[in-house]
Amino acid sequence: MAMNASRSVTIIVNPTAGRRRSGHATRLARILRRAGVAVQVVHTRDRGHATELARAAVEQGGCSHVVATGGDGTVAEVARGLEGSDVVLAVLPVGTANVLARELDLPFDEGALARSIIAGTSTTVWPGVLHTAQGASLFVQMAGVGFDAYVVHTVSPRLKKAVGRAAYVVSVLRALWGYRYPVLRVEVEGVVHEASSAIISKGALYAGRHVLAPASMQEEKAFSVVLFGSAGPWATLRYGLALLRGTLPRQKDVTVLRASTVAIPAPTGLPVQSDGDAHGYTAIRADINDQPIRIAICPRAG
Ligand SMILES: Nc1ncnc2c1ncn2[C@@H]1O[C@H](COP(=O)(O)OP(=O)(O)OP(=O)(O)O)[C@@H](O)[C@H]1O
Repeated sequence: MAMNASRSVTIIVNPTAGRRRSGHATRLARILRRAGVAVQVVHTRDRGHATELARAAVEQGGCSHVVATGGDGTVAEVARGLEGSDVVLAVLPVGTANVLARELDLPFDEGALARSIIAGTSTTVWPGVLHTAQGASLFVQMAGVGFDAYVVHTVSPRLKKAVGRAAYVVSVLRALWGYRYPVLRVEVEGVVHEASSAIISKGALYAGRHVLAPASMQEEKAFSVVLFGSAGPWATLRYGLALLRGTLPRQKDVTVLRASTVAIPAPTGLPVQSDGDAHGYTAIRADINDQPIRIAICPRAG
């Protein structure tokens, strides 16, 4: 038991994330406690609460890890609460898409996650900061404006709970002919581009395991900015098929730029998504946070 006296873990559970709700956090807590780790399990009450709970765990002191039990939205909320501390963020991926967990090849089962917490192995990533009229907040995987943000804003939470990722298919089909595809003004490192949609991505993956950008920027102080040049339902369907086939970054009218500052000042009032959750409206600016976060990863074999 003395071996793990230095580990004290707070497990934050978003009970509304994904569909495989119950049991995961309890199992993780049981494994850790058996290994002599002090564990506290807390549940979120509403949107944003995970940030408060993570901040409280940091302020209490002595906490080595905070576990985000949920999807990418929960991970981002916990990351916001850990900002400025050296507490390691661990992810128990029970959300719908869990893109960050796939991107960083994080453990999906409780036993492997417990081993990584006990071993204390972590990687350093540089999150983005999204500035909107509501203020600044961290994102760990991506932020977007255009078609995908409209889909995120219009997806039915009820359907998402009932059928998981299939809810997005319904929302996409509705949005294809419902969205108006305005031309965005996207300023990448101060240079103006036009696009129908823009995704500012820390990672290479999108909506699960689909390839959005040629490389992950998680460990770099940079984003991949993916600009979609064509507008309308047929172009969007083509982008969707290319995403499924893994050929999206190679489409002639898709541009991927490397940048550390991006602004979308116009048009204003368009929906914005941050880590797969609705996050206000344009105008926006995104840059890299001035501090990294540490994320628990599996110990190397051997
Ligand atoms: N107790 C709660 N009640 C309602 N909403 C909550 C609660 N706790 C957190 N949330 C919100 O739930 C939303 C969805 O969470 P999350 O993104 O983790 O799951 P997901 O959407 O199923 O997974 P993914 O993002 O990987 O697709 C987040 O916006 C978060 O703010």
